[in-house]
Amino acid sequence: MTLKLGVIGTGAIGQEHIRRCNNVLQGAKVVAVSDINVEGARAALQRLNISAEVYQDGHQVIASPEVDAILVTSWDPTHEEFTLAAIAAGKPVFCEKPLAMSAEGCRRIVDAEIQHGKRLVQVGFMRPYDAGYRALKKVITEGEIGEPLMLHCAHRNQSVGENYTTDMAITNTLIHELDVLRWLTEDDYKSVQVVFPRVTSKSHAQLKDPQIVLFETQKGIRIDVEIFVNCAYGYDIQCEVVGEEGIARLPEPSAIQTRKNARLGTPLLTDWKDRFIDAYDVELQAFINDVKAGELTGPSAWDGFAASVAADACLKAQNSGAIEPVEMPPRPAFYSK
Ligand SMILES: NC(=O)c1ccc[n+]([C@@H]2O[C@H](COP(=O)([O-])OP(=O)(O)OC[C@H]3O[C@@H](n4cnc5c(N)ncnc54)[C@H](O)[C@@H]3O)[C@@H](O)[C@H]2O)c1
Ligand SMILES: O[C@H]1[C@H](O)[C@@H](O)[C@H](O)[C@@H](O)[C@H]1O
Repeated sequence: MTLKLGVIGTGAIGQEHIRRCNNVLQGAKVVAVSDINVEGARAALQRLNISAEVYQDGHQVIASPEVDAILVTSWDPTHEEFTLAAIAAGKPVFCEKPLAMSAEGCRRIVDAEIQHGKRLVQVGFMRPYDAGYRALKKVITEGEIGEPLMLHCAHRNQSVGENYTTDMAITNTLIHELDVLRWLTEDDYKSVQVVFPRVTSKSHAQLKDPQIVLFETQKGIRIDVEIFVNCAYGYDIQCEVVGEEGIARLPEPSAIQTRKNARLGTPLLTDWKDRFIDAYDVELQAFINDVKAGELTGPSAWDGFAASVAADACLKAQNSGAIEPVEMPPRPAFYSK
């Protein structure tokens, strides 16, 4: 049976996911889409050479009897509303990060899912599906570098637009680390501080860029994450784990090395689409397979909530300059698997 998907939001990642669901992955097909820019949605489908129903409103996609499961790929502040509506309709939903704009919003989704009685939500945290992060986690869990003591990480984007603000460095960008570093260390955050270095001249008035976010975890691991979204030189994700017996680093994406004109050269990527292209394929194939098997196993609404609890503390720390506690409630039994 082919799983019939409805996609809400046909911008950059919406189009990427539509392309991969129809042309790369097995067992699913996009049958309906919506975007507030309806003409843009039609043009996107035409470019992709895919025919699907186009609706004005995401709620029409969710209500359509033709649609078995939903992908939410619209702007961040719309995620909570569409995810809650999908749960109310009893339809599985893959929601891009962040699950909601605050821990409170994520909690409403968690509560609705628990009330429904069965997992329906997968959050679009793709890094745990990335081969490099998986290899890094294996080295840690097999004890090759001993107990982790410190992590040094960087999340660098080449540039961002005028509508990207200082808080989005947390809710839209750091949110990936907030999830993947919990997964990697199997630990929870205890406290956080945000430090602002000198601002790059490539930023604009609404954005303090770069930022350094400093965490302590429950086990006492210290983590520093540099977020630098106008780094100019490329798209660069770094993660180094310092253990008691050695160091493990996230591998660089493979690239051809050249020797020419007395220079050694390796190209860098510039776009998240290419950096995590395989991870997106694996996460969405897992969603499709799990929906068909009747049991979701990917990043859960609870993972979305946990990342947002930490994000809320980071936002507070951005404003206060102080070390702020991260207060994570106990995991409900519903999410214990
Ligand atoms: N997992 C990842 O690595 C990753 C990568 C990129 C984007 N994202 C997330 O995906 C989402 C989309 O990002 P993007 O880069 O594609 O942005 P985008 O601006 O290119 O696309 C978003 C689209 O959503 C549409 N939209 C906004 N409100 C809507 C609504 N109420 N109903 C229907 N459509 C609506 C916009 O018109 C736009 O076409 C964001 O939440 C972002 O955080 C995740
Ligand atoms: O939506 C994108 C995406 O999540 C990328 O992975 C991240 O590097 C960007 O900062 C963010 O704006």
